[in-house]
Amino acid sequence: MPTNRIDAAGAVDVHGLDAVALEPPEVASWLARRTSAAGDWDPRALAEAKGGTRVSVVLPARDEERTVGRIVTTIREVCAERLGLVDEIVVVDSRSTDATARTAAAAGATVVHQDEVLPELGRGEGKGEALWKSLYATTGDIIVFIDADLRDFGPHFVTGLLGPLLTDPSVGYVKGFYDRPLLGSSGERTGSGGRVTELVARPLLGLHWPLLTGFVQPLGGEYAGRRSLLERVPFVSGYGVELGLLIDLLDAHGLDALAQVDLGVRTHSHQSVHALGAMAAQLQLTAWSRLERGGWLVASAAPGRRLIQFERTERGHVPVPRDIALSERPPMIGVPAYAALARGR
Ligand SMILES: O=c1ccn([C@@H]2O[C@H](COP(=O)(O)OP(=O)(O)O)[C@@H](O)[C@H]2O)c(=O)[nH]1
Ligand SMILES: O=C(O)[C@@H](COP(=O)(O)O)O[C@H]1O[C@H](CO)[C@@H](O)[C@H](O)[C@H]1O
Repeated sequence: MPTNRIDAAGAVDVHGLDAVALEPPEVASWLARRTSAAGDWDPRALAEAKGGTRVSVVLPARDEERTVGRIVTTIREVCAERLGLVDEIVVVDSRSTDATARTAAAAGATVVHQDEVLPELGRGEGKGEALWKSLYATTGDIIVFIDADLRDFGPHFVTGLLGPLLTDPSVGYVKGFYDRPLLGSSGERTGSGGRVTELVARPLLGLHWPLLTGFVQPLGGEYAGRRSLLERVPFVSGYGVELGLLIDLLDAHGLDALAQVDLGVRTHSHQSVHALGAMAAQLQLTAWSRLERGGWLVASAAPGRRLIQFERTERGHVPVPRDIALSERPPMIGVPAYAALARGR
């Protein structure tokens, strides 16, 4: 892990991050120890360090035909074929209605359909379901998760995330972080993205999980972890998965098992504010479930399952209900079919 500058005042300047303002104190020291940048990790040195460790890259994809092919091609040609850092690329087709599956396969990915993986366990919902099922559909000791809607993906996303995991056995989970410009309809930069991060996730972490406040992008969709950790935590359905994983991995392994890597800039397809409203509700339900599970919250009633939003029609504003109920999949290690598969590995 590269060292970071600490000036005379004790301020830790980690890639421009001033950690002195962070509380509690262990967050500042964590940030100094566990923050790096993609450029700190030499891909050829990583290939040496990789040895017999298998690496899978997973892309959860729902209707991403426009971007999934280029991302898969870049990972295959550079990270797998040229650098020898990636052993398999799996796209989880998450009920796409477009040519996502065909495009991903043509680019060289193995494509699995979300509802065809462990079908006997029923149909779960959303991104969290796609990621949980990817544990069954992959063979890597390390799994790298990359969103399939990225507009400016580069191989450094994968090499940067692998850096800490291939060189430090005490690191179990690595989150990417980046600048997140908001793109307008013609791809122009119109402001700051990460809207749910700034309006919901960061406040929740500041209020209830201050140890996680050093993560620059707690909801970022690019991250990597050791299978041995990921198979032993639950996966929240829908968009609660990133927040749930961060909280549960902190609880299970402590802050020092987690790390973050600066990947530069990330631009992606944006959802509507209404869709992000549902995402925000799912994050709040995820936080509620962890607060209740941890004994911080004693609920006298269960939270609601519906979000009412409004749309203007010729008849005026009409209420539009949206189901925001969350579920979660249990740790994959407890699934008999998975355990049998793991024995066979
Ligand atoms: O039910 C879903 C919803 C999303 N995704 C994928 O998860 C990633 C992140 O989702 P999205 O872009 O909708 O989230 P945002 O980045 O807008 O928060 C993308 O690759 C989506 O295609 C998925 O596989 N299944
Ligand atoms: O960070 C965020 O606020 C949201 C929305 O981002 P934008 O406001 O559309 O840039 O995007 C992230 O959150 C999702 C829920 O955790 C993740 O699944 C996405 O991968 C991530 O892009």
